[in-house]
Amino acid sequence: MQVPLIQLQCGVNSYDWGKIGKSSAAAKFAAATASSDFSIQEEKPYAELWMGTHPSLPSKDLETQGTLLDIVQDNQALLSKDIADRYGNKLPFLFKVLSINKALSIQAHPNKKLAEQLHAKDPKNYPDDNHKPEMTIAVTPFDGLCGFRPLAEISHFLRNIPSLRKLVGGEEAENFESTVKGQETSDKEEDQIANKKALQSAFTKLMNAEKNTLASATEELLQAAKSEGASFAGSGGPSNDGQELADLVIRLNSQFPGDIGLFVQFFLNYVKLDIGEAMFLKADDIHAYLSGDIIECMASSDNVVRAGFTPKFKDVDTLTTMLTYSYAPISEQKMSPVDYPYATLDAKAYSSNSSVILYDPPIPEFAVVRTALNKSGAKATFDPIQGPSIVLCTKGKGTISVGPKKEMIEEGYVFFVGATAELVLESEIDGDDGEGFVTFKAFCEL
Ligand SMILES: NNC(=O)[C@@H](O)[C@H](O)[C@H](O)COP(=O)(O)O
Ligand SMILES: [Zn+2]
Repeated sequence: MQVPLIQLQCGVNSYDWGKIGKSSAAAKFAAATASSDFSIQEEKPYAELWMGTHPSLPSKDLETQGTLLDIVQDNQALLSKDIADRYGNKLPFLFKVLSINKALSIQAHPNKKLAEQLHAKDPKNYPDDNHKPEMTIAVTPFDGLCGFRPLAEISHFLRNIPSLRKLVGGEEAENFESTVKGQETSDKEEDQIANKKALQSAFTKLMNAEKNTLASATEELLQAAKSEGASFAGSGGPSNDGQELADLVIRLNSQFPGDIGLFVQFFLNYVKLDIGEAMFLKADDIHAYLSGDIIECMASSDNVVRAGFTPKFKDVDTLTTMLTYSYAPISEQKMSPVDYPYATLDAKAYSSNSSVILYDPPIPEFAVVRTALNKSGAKATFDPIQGPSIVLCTKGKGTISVGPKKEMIEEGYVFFVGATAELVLESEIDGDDGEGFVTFKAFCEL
C-alpha cells in the first residue's frame, strides 16, 4: 500500500478582498509548488489558498496530478473507515490560508438544516448542503467584526451616534433600549429571549435601511468620525477608544463607500488577534473579517450568506432571520490553545523552546496543531491518529517523514498525511527571530 504521505499542489482564488500580488501569502504559498503556467500577477488580488478535497478548488497530488478527492475515494483507509462512513469518502474539513487586504463580506454560514434548504432552493449561490463552522488563527495581526456586542454597548452607541439611531429608527431604538435595560447580562431564559428578539428587530431594521436615508446617514457618520476623534461615538463608551472606532469608519468607507456595513460595526464586536491567537465561529454567527493573514479551518462547505461589504450576491432576509442573535464580550469569541499532548519533542526541540499547540474547537470535523521547531535538528514525533491530516509549512524549512518516506518541506509546501501514519517533523534551520520551522496541521479523528 502507498505510504500515506502525499505532497499536494493547492489552488488559490482571487476574490476582490485578497492581498495584491506577492504581498499575498496565499499566492506565495500556491506559487511554491504551482505548475509552470502559474505566475503571480503584480496587480491581481489573491485571497484564499484551499487545501482539501472540496470540488470548487480541489487539491492535487503534486506528482501524479490526480485530485486528492479521487485518491481518498479510491483508498478509504487513508481517511479511516469510521471517518469515511461518517462523512463520505472525502475530508470532513477544508483548510485555507486567507490573505486579507480589505473587508470580507458581512456574513454568516447556515447551520446544517438551513444549508440543506438553501442548497436545494438555490444551488448556485449555496453550493453545499453542509454547515460551515470555522476557526481562525492569526499568522499576522488580524482584525475583524465577530459576533454581536454585549447589549449595553449597542445601547450606548444608539444613544451616542445620531446617524445610527436614525437608521434604526427612534421607536425601534427606544424599544431595544427599554427591553434590554437592566437585563443586558441576565441569565434568565425569558430575559435572554426578549433581548434577542429586540436585537433581531433593531438589527433587521438597520439592514433594511432605505437607500437615501443610508446615504445621508453615512455623510453624517463620516463627518462625526472625522471631527470628533477620541470622543467619537460617545466618550467613556464601551470601546473607550473613539479614535479607533473613528479610524475604522473612515478605513471601511474608503473600501466600501456608503455601505451599510459602516453601521453594522456598532452592533458587532471589533476583534483583534495577535499572531497565534484564535477564535471560533459557530454556524449562524455573524462576522466580517477585515485584515491580516490567517489560517482558517472549517467543516467542508462553501456556503456564505452575505449582507454587506461585498459586490457578490446579498441575501439580507436570509441573514437577518438565520442569526442566533447571541451576544457576548470579545473574550468569549477567542479560543484558548493548549499544549498538544500527543506529540513528543526531542531534546533539541525542548532546549530551543519549541512548541506544539492544539486549537480544538467544540465540533468533531477538525482541530489544528501549530508546531514551531526552533533549532536545526529539533524534532517532533506525532502519535498515529485514526484520521486524515493536512500539513502546511508557513515558515522556514525542514523534513516531513512517515515511516520510510522522508520529504523536504518548506514555506508554502502542503502534504496530505493518511490515517494511522506516524508523522515526524524535523527542522533544518535555527530560529533566528524566535521561531524557525513553523507548520500547521489540520486533522480529524473521531
Ligand atoms: N470567514 N471567512 C470565510 O467564511 C471564508 O472561508 C469565505 O470563503 C469568505 O468569507 C468568502 O468571502 P466572500 O464573502 O465570498 O467575499
Ligand atoms: Zn466566514
